[in-house]
Amino acid sequence: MENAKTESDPKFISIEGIARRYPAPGGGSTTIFEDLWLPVQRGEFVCIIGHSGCGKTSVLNILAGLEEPSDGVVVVDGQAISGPSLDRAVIFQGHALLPWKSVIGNVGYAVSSRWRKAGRAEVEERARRFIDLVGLKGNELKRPAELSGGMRQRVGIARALSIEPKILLMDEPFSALDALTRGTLQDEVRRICKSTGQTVVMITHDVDEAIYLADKIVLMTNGPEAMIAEVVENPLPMERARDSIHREENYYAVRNHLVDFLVSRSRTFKAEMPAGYDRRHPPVVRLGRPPEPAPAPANTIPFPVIASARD
Ligand SMILES: Nc1ncnc2c1ncn2[C@@H]1O[C@H](COP(=O)(O)OP(=O)(O)OP(=O)(O)O)[C@@H](O)[C@H]1O
Repeated sequence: MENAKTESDPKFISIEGIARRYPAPGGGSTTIFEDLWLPVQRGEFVCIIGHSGCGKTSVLNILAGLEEPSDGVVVVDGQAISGPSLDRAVIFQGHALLPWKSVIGNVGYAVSSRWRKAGRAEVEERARRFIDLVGLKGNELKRPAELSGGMRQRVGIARALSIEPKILLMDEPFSALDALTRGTLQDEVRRICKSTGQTVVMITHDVDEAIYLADKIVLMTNGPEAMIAEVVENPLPMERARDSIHREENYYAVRNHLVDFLVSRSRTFKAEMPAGYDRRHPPVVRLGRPPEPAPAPANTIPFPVIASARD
């Protein structure tokens, strides 16, 4: 029941020139976004940030195979996406659980859809393993109506992870939760994804959530005709803890960079496009100290280094 995971693959997911257009009310069409290009490495945790309406959910739905792009293609592990697949699990904001099934029934249903020949005991053992993993041990027989919102979201996470998807897709999965539950679930998702080498694409509006979870943060300009402005490499160490993350070197540099983008550059980016900007290779921003630092005052703020995605 295990999928073999192989070593580094810089284009495990390859978004190649996708566009999304809808018919406009008075005729013609509205372009939500156009010509998006993005590679995602195997095992990478990528967050997409942008203002409401720039097309983040549409991008995720295209990755899930739930929507077709108006143009372009997405290739996953060498194969173009042509529809939904159990290789790509989606966790939505709502929980989308089967209300008549118990926790173990919901997770087990996904497991048996994935491994149709698996016996009942094997399915149950696997379902229990993932229920434990998300901290729901003891709640196996409860139905969704008997669970809190946070617990339901845990079931959704257990269900998605139990099928060992090649990609985990998450659309603001924690936004409806209270701050305490959100923090705990972020910790668990990060721990599980990092320990299993899960490739993740997640949408969030929350800058702090992105900094805590992501390896890379994709910044989208405002729609219509949204584009990928840049890809920010998270400069924080892989080992990071939510309660001390603000003390990490570069934490404020990356946070300020993201907030500055959302507050102003997401609007002005197109008018002030950097020279040499290439949609096929959106700029990669590496926040860090200069390579040859002169002895700097103790409070020097790290500055962004912009590199090409081809580096
Ligand atoms: N079926 C549709 N027909 C017409 N327009 C649509 C359709 N679906 C989405 N849109 C439009 O496409 C745009 C992008 O929607 P999408 O949900 O992908 O954005 P988003 O960035 O995820 O927004 P939010 O952050 O608010 O969820 C919106 O302006 C929306 O109105």
